[in-house]
Amino acid sequence: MFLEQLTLKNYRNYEQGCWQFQNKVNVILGENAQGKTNIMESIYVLSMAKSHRTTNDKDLIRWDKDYAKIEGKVGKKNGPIFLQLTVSKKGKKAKLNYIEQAKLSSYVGHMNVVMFAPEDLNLVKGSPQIRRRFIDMEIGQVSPVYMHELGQYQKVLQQRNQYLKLLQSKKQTDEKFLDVLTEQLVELAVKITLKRYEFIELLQTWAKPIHAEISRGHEQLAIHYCPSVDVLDKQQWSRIVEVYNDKFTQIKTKEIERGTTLIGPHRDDLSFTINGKDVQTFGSQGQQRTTALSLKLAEIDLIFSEIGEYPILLLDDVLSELDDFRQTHLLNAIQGKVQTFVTTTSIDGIEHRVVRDADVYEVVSGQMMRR
Ligand SMILES: Nc1ncnc2c1ncn2[C@@H]1O[C@H](COP(=O)(O)OP(=O)(O)OP(=O)(O)O)[C@@H](O)[C@H]1O
Repeated sequence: MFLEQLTLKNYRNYEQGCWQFQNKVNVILGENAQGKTNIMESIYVLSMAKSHRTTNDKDLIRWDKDYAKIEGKVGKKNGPIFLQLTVSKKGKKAKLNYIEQAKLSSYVGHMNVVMFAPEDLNLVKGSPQIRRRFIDMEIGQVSPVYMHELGQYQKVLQQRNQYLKLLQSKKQTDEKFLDVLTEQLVELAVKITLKRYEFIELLQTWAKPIHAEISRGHEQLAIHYCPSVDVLDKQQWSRIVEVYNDKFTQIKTKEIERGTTLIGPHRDDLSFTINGKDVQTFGSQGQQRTTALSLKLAEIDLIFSEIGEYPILLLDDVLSELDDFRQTHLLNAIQGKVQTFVTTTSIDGIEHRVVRDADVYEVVSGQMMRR
């Protein structure tokens, strides 16, 4: 699939703009703070109905305006689709093929994007939060239902934490309501945990050969899902509800003392090993970069295998962070099949082959023009 047309109105520093793109590499060039990332973000928001860099939707609205609108025409195998997302102070409105969708989950998932941004280079050594965000974003691309369940989980979690605080301060003493919230939380936690298990296993099958190739056959990558409860093998999956319930019973007093939920998908993590050694502890910077790149390329293949079309790749400020060898590898993997948007402050840092075949756009203070 590819983004044929993008229209922005009152989006961040863009008052308005409309661009046609081809199914190839599009380089977005500009100095700092001109609006390159804003374009990438708008494409991401058009796809996911939320930003990758803010949880506050109002940030997307141009400062002196009441609403922001993003529209896109997406070329797909079975004909084009039209997406429109409006963000206002009252909330979000999403239209698919001009029809307003009552639920965002029926809007998300029609245009798939894979975003590779500088924070992804920190995936291995950064905080667990970065890795959780990574899993959620990637699963969300192939499963809108997952995003919905995750949203519900976060709501129940927030409610449970508030109630734990009341119990902690003894403003409440009724523990029965806590049990009700725990039951709701476990139901959602189980769905999310199992989905993460399955996804990581699948992602690994794609990432392993890619990583081996980029490391010229020297390195074997493995991804390990580390949930906050021990359900280490598939045989235990049927017991997962029991495992969560037992653990919550064990830690109830501690949770009330601390006034917060101590286990669940919001405490999960991922770890990576290369040739059996933990990359977080022993990996070089190059190995971390190769790992991040392998995972992103694996995601592209995975989406293709799940939905039969390649996603759109967004490389925000990250291509020039990769050395020539890794850039070439990336290029070979996407060439001719994946529409790609690349932002950069300078063409010099990008492999000449990318630039030669690309359409180049220049961004200057909220205006983007084809060069
Ligand atoms: N809601 C908003 N309304 C108006 N302008 C905004 C809004 N949010 C951000 N901006 C402006 O957008 C610009 C930043 O754009 P962006 O993050 O896309 O920069 P960039 O070109 O990617 O820069 P860099 O190369 O430094 O990453 C800044 O000038 C900022 O003031």
